Amino acid sequence: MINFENVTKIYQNGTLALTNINLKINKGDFTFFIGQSGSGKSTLIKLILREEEATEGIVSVNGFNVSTMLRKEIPFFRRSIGVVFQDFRLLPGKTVYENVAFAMQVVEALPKEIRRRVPTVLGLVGLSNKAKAYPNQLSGGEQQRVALARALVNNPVLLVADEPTGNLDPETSWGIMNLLAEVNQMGTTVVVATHEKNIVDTMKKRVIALSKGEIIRDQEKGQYEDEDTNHQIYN
Ligand SMILES: Nc1ncnc2c1ncn2[C@@H]1O[C@H](COP(=O)(O)OP(=O)(O)OP(=O)(O)O)[C@@H](O)[C@H]1O
Repeated sequence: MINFENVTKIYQNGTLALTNINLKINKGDFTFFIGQSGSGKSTLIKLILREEEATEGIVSVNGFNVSTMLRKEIPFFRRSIGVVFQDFRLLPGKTVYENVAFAMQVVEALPKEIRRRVPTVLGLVGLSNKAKAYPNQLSGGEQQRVALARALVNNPVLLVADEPTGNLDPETSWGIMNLLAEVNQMGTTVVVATHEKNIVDTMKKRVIALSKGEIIRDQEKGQYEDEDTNHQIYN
């Protein structure tokens, strides 16, 4: 589903953000990216979404060669990917229903299909009773569930979340992570960048740890900290 071959990213100001990354994530996997602030997690995600371009190497995602993709091909590519951010990014002037429906309108789904699908997805994230509310009438956890519904409404093959629980309390964070796990069990490949030690340790998913732009650990059923050295090197 995701393949990085010898990928290096140097930003325009000369910052070396990722060095020689080799990475393979299979269809149906659930993977955490962890690492200190500045270690390169968001850059990795931006390369997956083609929000940034690799300086060297090959990035492929869902059968697309993201490195060589033309600008005009990007919107079509992104339709197959759902994205969730730390800061929700909802449209404040639209209701919950409209926020989710909008994602389908953008891809020119039929109105009938939108009327069928939006309530289903709102039900999945437990927000059927909030369809008419506006984002500022919701708690942070509810707003993130709307963002998740929006990310899922077009049935993405890949869901990418960059610190999706960064602004939420622990209990609410668990609600979001459990939803991500459910979505994964239904077949969607899930990638999550996070600082949540408890959640990573409990969920026992694949853990890819970054430090200074390099992968320093890649573990199936991994932990937040490296058990071999027991160093608390991540925050
Ligand atoms: N647009 C940019 N231009 C220049 N340098 C950048 C840019 N974005 C990120 N960087 C730098 O690239 C490195 C990796 O940053 P990145 O945001 O990927 O880290 P991160 O692990 O996601 O951090 P955090 O956990 O704080 O979000 C850092 O040194 C950062 O300062």
